[in-house]
Amino acid sequence: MDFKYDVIVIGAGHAGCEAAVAAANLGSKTCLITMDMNKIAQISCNPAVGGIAKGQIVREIDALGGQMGLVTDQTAIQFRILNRSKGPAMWSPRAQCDREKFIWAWREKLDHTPNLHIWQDTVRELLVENGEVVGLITLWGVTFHAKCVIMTAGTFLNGLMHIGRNQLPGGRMAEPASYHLTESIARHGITYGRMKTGTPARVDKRSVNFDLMENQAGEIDFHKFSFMNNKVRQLKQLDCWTCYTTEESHQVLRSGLADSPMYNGQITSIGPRYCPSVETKIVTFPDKNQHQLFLEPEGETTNELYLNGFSSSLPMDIQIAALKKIPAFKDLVLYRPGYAIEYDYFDPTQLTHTLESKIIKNLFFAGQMNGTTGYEEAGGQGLVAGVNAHINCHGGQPFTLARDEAYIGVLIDDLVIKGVDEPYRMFTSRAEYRILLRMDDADVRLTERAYQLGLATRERYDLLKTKQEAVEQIIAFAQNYSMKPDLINGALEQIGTTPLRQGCKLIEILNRPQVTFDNITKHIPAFQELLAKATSATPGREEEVLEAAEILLKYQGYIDRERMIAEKLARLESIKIRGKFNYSSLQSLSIEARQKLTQIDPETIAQASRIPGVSPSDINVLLVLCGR
Ligand SMILES: Cc1cc2nc3c(=O)[nH]c(=O)nc-3n(C[C@H](O)[C@H](O)[C@H](O)COP(=O)(O)OP(=O)(O)OC[C@H]3O[C@@H](n4cnc5c(N)ncnc54)[C@H](O)[C@@H]3O)c2cc1C
Ligand SMILES: NC(=O)c1ccc[n+]([C@@H]2O[C@H](COP(=O)([O-])OP(=O)(O)OC[C@H]3O[C@@H](n4cnc5c(N)ncnc54)[C@H](O)[C@@H]3O)[C@@H](O)[C@H]2O)c1
Repeated sequence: MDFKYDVIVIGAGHAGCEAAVAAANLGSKTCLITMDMNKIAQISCNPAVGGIAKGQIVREIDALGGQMGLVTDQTAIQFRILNRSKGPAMWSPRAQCDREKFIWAWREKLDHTPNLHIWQDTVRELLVENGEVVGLITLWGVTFHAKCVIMTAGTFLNGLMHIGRNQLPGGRMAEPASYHLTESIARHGITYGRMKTGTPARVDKRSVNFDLMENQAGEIDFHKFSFMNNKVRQLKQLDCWTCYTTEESHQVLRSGLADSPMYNGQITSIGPRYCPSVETKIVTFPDKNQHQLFLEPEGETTNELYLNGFSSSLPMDIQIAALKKIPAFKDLVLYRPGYAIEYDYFDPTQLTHTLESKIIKNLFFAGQMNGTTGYEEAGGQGLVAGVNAHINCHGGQPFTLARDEAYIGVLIDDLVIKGVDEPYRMFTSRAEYRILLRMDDADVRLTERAYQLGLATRERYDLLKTKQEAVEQIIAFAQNYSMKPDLINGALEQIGTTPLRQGCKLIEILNRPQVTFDNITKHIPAFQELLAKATSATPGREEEVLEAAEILLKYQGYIDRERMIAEKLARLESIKIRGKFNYSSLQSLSIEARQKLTQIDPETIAQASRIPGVSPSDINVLLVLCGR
């Protein structure tokens, strides 16, 4: 058998699913090949989507016309906005999802996407001719031909799982690993390494003493992931619970360290710094006598609970004994123990900003294979790879996102310019323009581009336009409406802010930290009327519009300042240097800069300035050579 496609995606994880839908929706004849069609978009660890900075990525995927936000809204069983105590640039949506329903919601989307086929099989080898990928061969001996191939094999490449001294080959618990594929890529000169990740035990709800835990309910308001006008909280909403480890449980964990694959030399690869195993926590922070744990539901109807904060690859008996030393878990029954997994990843500096390999033409890499960790990071990369694979097949300008445009832009730029030496997780602190990259404005930043590209639908575009018009009306009113002291001072005193001495524009009052739309509107009937009129064109999205307008009114100064800095630096982005220099012959550059610039081959001066090891004086040398 011999099949032909424009784009083939290997692996139906979070990267592969977004990649396949994006390429197919743009019009490429696409095939998604995956090992097990019943585990499409399987959430390997916690069925939680979003969280700090990751939530903004999901909003961006959605604004671009991707699917992760819609699937998350459809299957969320608890929703919260994290970082509420900080400014709106830091607010991050997070949802706990029903694991099984998440899979089937994704499967339904894929099944109903025109131009998209699914093939259940395992890819064994890539076919490469004259430095260009032309297809692949599967374990069942099927040959596929394609103009572009997107690799999204996650943690499956030569995957090896660990629990204590026991080791088992596998790509994820109860799923086989993928062999030969790494070698078939490495044969062409692409380098790879090993990374590690892990997951905690799953607890039977019936065995937990909930009266010894703190209850944490979700939020039921208008917030959700998608900008589409879909329903909020479509499933029954469930609580999470928190408790702490105890000194006694730490003693048990310590007694198992000799058999810990993390500490007995069995695992040598590097794990995620920001999601350490519980054994790493007690070793790294020996003075802390407790660590917080979150117990979170895995589904609407199951008794299985996810024990966030207790990731471990210690022997099973140690995991259980340590947990039983925590009062809430004294009668504990588990469904499955925690485990660690090691897998191959490919150095992402071997990719361009479109996620295409610099070495094998028309071959793209996305997701965990590029050294990232997280469903959201994978989904964002998948979408960008899917769009660019389509463009390679049918023409068009490469699709990339800038650092001041999207967290996905920050992520990909960090990967291809700086590379990774440990699993890369997104944080707000990685973005220098985070005030510009808020969860509320991902649609404003990205939907127009996605619509021009053909990825965002007309409906999505119209939703953006009506929202923008409503927001503009509100801002214009606030800028122009005059406030008289005698009409508003009573209300201002009630709110706890200084009364006016003389008249001013409404915007000046709204800029005060104590004043919110919520507490001032009822005192200004004309404003109240205007808000009702402006939002009448956005039924079902009134609160979303008000929130967006309020953020813009309150933070415009900061936003303008950050935009100005971004535009200044954008000038460096416009100085193209790729192909201009033979770096190894430039003696005025440091040796490290010569090596790094040759290896990364940056497109612009700005990219060169972000390469670790390239100093400001190296950049000055390049600027002088460019005549600046
Ligand atoms: C134990 C564990 C714990 C983790 N903890 C978390 C967590 O809590 N939160 C978090 O954000 N991230 C966590 N991660 C990482 C998270 O799972 C990944 O970041 C995310 O799933 C990556 O998405 P992906 O699309 O790159 O790969 P995956 O989701 O791993 O998907 C890979 C897909 O490729 C398929 N595949 C692989 N090889 C082949 C082949 N040769 N032929 C055909 N199909 C193939 C697989 O069947 C699978 O469908 C964890 C991962 C594991 C394994
Ligand atoms: N093993 C891995 O490769 C890996 C890597 C990164 C993250 N993760 C996992 O990915 C998920 C997201 O990662 P994260 O670190 O951003 O965690 P998160 O989104 O779960 O937590 C973000 C912040 O919120 C807190 N938090 C955790 N659970 C919460 C809840 N139910 N309600 C309110 N606040 C909560 C945490 O203490 C943390 O400060 C987590 O489940 C984590 O275990 C795994």
